[in-house]
Amino acid sequence: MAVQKKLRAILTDEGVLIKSQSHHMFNKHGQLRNGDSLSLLSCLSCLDDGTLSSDGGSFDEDDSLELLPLNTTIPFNRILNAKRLNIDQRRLNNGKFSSDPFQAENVSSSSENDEVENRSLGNDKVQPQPAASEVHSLSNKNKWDSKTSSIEASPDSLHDAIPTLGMKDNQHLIELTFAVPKGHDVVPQKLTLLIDHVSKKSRTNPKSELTSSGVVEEILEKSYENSKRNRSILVIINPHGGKGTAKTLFLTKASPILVESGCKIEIAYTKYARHAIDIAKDLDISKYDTIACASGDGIPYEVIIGLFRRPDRVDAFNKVAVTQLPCGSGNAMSISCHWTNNPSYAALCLVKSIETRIDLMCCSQPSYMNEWPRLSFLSQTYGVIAESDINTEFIRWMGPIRFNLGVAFNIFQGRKYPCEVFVKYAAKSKKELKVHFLENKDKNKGCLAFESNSNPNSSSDILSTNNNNNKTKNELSPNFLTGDNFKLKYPMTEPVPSDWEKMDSELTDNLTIFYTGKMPYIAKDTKFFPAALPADGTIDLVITDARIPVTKMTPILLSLDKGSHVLEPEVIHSKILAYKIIPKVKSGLFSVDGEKFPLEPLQVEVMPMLCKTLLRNGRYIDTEFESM
Ligand SMILES: Nc1ncnc2c1ncn2[C@@H]1O[C@H](COP(=O)(O)OP(=O)(O)OP(=O)(O)O)[C@@H](O)[C@H]1O
Repeated sequence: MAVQKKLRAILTDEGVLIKSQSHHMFNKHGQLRNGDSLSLLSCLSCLDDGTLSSDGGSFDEDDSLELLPLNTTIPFNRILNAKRLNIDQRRLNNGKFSSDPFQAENVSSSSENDEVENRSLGNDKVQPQPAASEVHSLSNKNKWDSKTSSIEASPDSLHDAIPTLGMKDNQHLIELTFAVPKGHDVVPQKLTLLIDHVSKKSRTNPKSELTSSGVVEEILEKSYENSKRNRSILVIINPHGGKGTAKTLFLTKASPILVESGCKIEIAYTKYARHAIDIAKDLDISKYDTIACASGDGIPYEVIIGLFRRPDRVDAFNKVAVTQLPCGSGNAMSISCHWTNNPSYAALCLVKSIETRIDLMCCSQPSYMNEWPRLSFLSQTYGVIAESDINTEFIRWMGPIRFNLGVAFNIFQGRKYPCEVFVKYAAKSKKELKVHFLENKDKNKGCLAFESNSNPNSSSDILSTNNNNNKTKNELSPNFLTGDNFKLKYPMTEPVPSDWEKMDSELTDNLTIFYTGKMPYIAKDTKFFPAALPADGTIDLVITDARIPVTKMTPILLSLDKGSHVLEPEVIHSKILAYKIIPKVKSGLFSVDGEKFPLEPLQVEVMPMLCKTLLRNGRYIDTEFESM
């Protein structure tokens, strides 16, 4: 089959612009027609990105891939990798070809990075998967080479290619890998392009030429602006997570995106409950910059606890980012941080994300505080929701709806959970809270900027030094942790400080919901903390009591998906720094990040910017709280 003549492209500020005349090349499912090479490209510029819609509902998708307009751009935020394809120019110009004139060469990531590694932990090895519908511009005789993640062109295709290509000095044959939507997911796709390079440099100085490696580097720099390339990831899979589908979800949906992006991956499977604590506690942290939990929210909770129990916890929290690939039943971390509940889109967000420090919360209760206080990244709750979260486990088969049913059942039964609550406020009234939110929402305090990291190991957190006492730039950053960051301000062993307020006992004796949290979503359709911010140094508090009539409680519960429940006058909504809650009931529990905690006094304080995680655009998902 003849090579397509029109696969030429140029770099623009937005991405790689295909200067092709071809259209109608793909069928509705994104598969090539007649070996044509451009797929879905026009959709990329207006790409639906798997982000939850603002109401937290289903994913958008655009399956209408026909009628591609001309001059489409592959945006940099979709580009996973670029490699130059070596052609011996002289031989090309002389019209002679070797039998193997093409060699894929990855400038950004060594070929060993293209393989998923399996060095320890007795884990599975994952081979890079060819993209679902691979595309190559030269010929359908070309073969996928899983070792180099490249496409090998057959000599025949070169005969076809060369007269067409007729490469000039400023033209470069580049294999581009980028993410395209397919059904509900996003999958890697490859395309070989002849790029006419007009770099910014050569625009001002037409004589300055870039090599092919330079072109690849320019593409990769723009594709990974503010993000770290070639992450070294430990993926922890809870094989029981998400009704037993976590492993399959990871391998089929997330892994291809990570592998094609040049990430180095090792996999550990949890073999028993709480195994992830031990894995994080005993990990060789020098080997990884990221721990990705292919699970629900239970595994990131355990990983954070495990890191905290290490003697070198300061180094561990400085080095490793903890993130989630949503493969469990409760994926609040991914929805809040990657803005999606879909593992393939979350993987794309992971590779494109901005490393950010987020606040954690430290929980103390008498039965464990002398041993290890517990860190919590998501929430603590007491009352109706705690009971519904934990005590509906026996109806797990119902899925997330079991939780809503449990809440409604307990509320309409008029159940109360008397307690005493002491609070250190940061913004007590709803008006003060709004001011706090508006002042802090754009500060991006915890964002850790990356310098251009052409060398995979040269990210600012590892190497970039300046002359100030030979400290790394990161060490000089206010975001660098020291032992002081782990010290409690308010140990539970001391009396409640005098500047904490005791909440009105009329309210707390009638309490139904006590809920504190740090992330906006606590479940897929539950935007419980719409004003939560990653690193504002506060915890969001929401309280309701049984004096609210059922007629008012119903609309409150029904607005949890939109997050507007916090606006209801009957609902208490504050920003706080710390609290102590003393339950007065005889039986019951706390739920911390979805885990069962004992019914004992609980004291919690915010631990500012303790945990490195990965946030899309350095922010939590937009909750639209501002315009509520
Ligand atoms: N091999 C295992 N056997 C038993 N329990 C396990 C195993 N691996 C992990 N677990 C436990 O499973 C729990 C839930 O993990 P995870 O959050 O990943 O799943 P999930 O599908 O979201 O479920 P849940 O809704 O219960 O949170 C954790 O408490 C963890 O300790």
